[in-house]
Amino acid sequence: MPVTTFDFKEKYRYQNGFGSYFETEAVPGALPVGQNSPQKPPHGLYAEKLSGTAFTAPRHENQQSWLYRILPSCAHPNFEESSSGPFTADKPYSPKKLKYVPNQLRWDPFDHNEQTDFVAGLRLTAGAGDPTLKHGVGYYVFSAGKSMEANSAFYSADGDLLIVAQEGVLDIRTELGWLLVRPMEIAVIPRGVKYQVHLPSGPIRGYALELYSKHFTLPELGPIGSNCLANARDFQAPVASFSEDFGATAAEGSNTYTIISKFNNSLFTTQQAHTPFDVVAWHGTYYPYKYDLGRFNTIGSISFDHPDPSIFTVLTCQSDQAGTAIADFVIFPPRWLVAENTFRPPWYHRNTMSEFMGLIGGVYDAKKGGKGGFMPGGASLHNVMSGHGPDAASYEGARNADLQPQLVGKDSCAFMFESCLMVGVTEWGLETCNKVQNAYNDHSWGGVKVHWKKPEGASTDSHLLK
Ligand SMILES: O=C(O)Cc1cc(O)ccc1O
Ligand SMILES: [Fe+2]
Repeated sequence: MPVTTFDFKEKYRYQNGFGSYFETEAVPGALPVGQNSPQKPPHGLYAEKLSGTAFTAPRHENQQSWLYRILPSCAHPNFEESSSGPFTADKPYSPKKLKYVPNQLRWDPFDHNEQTDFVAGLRLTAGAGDPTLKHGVGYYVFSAGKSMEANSAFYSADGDLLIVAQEGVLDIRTELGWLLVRPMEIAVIPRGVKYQVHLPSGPIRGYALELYSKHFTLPELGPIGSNCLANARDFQAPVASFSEDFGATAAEGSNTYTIISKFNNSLFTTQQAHTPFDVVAWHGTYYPYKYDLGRFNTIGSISFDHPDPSIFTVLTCQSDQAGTAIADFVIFPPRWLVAENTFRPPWYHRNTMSEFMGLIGGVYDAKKGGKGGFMPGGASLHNVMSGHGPDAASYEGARNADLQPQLVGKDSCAFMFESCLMVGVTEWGLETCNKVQNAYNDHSWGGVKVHWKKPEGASTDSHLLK
């Protein structure tokens, strides 16, 4: 039987909202009415539940979806552990190779690797915690030059993957529908959802955060009120789209679809005769989504002083400690600075949280760009309590600036993964990638000047011990 693809991939049509209850059907009548699991679901489909939280999680946190598909996901032979792949223990980017160092780190732009697809091109750079305990984060850079095989699908049992596109376009086919993700857009693929990454316009490069704990939420807005920062209506979930290939080949005894599972940071594969992209309809609260960072409604000071960067939080995953994030995704988009009598760039600081930053494009206002600086496609890490702040030149510039209203970050966007956890860096991140800027600290802060002037007549005795 020829394989038919029902090309309902209305790629540019989405359902809008964050944390909303959505429903979508690619064929009219595919969703059962008034119940989830009829004796015979419409059109001969199977009902399958996909849980993103415990069944009994509180209502406001509960995430579950019902999928109506041609064949259930369980119909496949055993998984076999793969001896290759980006997570294998002998690889320098294995999570088993994390080292914890207090040095400030900065990386030159990471290399493109045109030989790999998205999964093979994932490089764990830093991380914390443990997916078996469902606690922690993995920070990746990725690059790829090939689409994933049309008959393959990947899922991670370890966590939700937040993808930050930096170069090139990711056309992501998920079980629940398609998401087109361009630079300045992000996507979140929840734990367990199968997907395939296509490259419609050539090579891609970007960053990703795998969240082993819970799920992302929108930050509380407190006194800001009911709008601003990332507005719920700007998040986009896919509409149902499916292929029909369910076993013509099975009858001949051959399994043609490869399912790749990331499970405790190892890859496992199995083969099955039917496409995993056979979900004709779905409804629920557990689904992938995308967001255009250009829609972020940035808030800042209109009087004086530089507020905490929490005002730039797009998504957060809160720990059990009030106001403390396991992971915040924070962006620094173009914005107007108008604060008076103020040192406008970020202050010097030491943070109990760890800060991993990347640059999607342009120049970040606290760091020089260009060769040897903080560049698009590069990254930096300021771990727990590692001092950092503007480089000496940026400091002098801002200290002496004429404080007119100023648009900073035009055509630019940096981002930060901020975590209450101390993060380790993989052997690949520290050595093999060969991108660590050895003189980062010295170049940035070696030249900070002494501006101290002892006031004339000030006492020099008891407070100034030699
Ligand atoms: O370190 C950084 O560049 C990120 C950052 C930005 C800011 O505006 C305030 C604090 C902070 O950590
Ligand atoms: Fe910082």
